[in-house]
Amino acid sequence: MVSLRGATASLGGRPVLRGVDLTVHRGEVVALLGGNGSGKSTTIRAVVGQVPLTTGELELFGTPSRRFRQWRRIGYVPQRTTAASGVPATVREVVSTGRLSRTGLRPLGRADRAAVTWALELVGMANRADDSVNALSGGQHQRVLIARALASDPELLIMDEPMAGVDLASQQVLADTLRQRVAAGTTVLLVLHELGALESLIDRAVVLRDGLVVHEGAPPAATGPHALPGHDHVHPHATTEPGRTGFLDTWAGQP
Ligand SMILES: Nc1ncnc2c1ncn2[C@@H]1O[C@H](COP(=O)(O)OP(=O)(O)OP(=O)(O)O)[C@@H](O)[C@H]1O
Repeated sequence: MVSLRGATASLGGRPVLRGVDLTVHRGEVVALLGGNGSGKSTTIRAVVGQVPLTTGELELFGTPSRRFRQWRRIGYVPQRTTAASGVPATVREVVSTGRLSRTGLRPLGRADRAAVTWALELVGMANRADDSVNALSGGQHQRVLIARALASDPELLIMDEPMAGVDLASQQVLADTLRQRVAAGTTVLLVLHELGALESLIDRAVVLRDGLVVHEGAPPAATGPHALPGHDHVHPHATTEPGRTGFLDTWAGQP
C-alpha cells in the first residue's frame, strides 16, 4: 500500500531524509519509531504528499505518487494539533470535512452523514457532536481528528503520534477503535514514541535515526518505565541507570 524507496528530502536547506526505504503491506500495522528529529513525521508527511522528495520513489496502492489521486483511500491524522482552526465549528462539522475526499464539492448525502456519525461513535464522541470544538480537551481533539480521518472509511490510516498528550482512558478508547478497524482490514502506519496501549496491535517496527532506517522487525515487548504511556524517551537519567535502558532508546541511539 506504501512503497517508499531511497527517499531523500530536505527542509530548510537541511537533509532530513537521507535514503528511507519503507514498505507497508495490506493489513499490516507498522510503527515508525525513533528519537526526536529522526525524521518520523517527515517520512509520513512525504507519504501523504506534504513534503516533496528530492530523490527516491513513492508508490501508493501500486501507483506512482505523481499519478495518485485516490486520497479517499487514505486517512491522515497529523501530529498533535487541535481540531479547532479558529472558526466556531462543531465536532460534527470538523469530522464531516473528512468526507471531502469522497464528496468533493457536492453536499453531504445520507451515506456521508451516516459515515460521520459512525466515525463519531467509533471514537466515543457522538454525545459531543454538536459541541464547539473549542470546548474540547486535548485528548478529545485527538479523538475528533481520528474520527475525521476515519470518516472516509480509509483502507490506509496514517497517524502521527495519535497517543501524544492523550490520557489513559482516551488512549484505551483509541486503541480499541484501532483494534476494531484493523480487524475490519484497515492497514495502519503510525508514528509512536512508545508502543504503550497499542503494543499488541503492532506487526512491525521501523526505527529511524538521522533520516535513515536503522532497524526493522517485530517490536520487542517494551518493559519497565519505557513501556509506560507518556514516558519521555529523551532522558538524562539513563546513563546513571543502565538497567532502565529501553528498546526504543537502544535502537534510536539515544543516550
Ligand atoms: N519545516 C521545517 N523546516 C526546517 N526543518 C524542519 C522542518 N520540519 C522538520 N524539520 C527538521 O527535520 C528533522 C526531522 O523532523 P521530524 O519532525 O521529521 O522528526 P520526528 O522524528 O518526527 O521528531 P519528533 O519525535 O520530535 O516529532 C528535525 O531535525 C527537524 O528540526
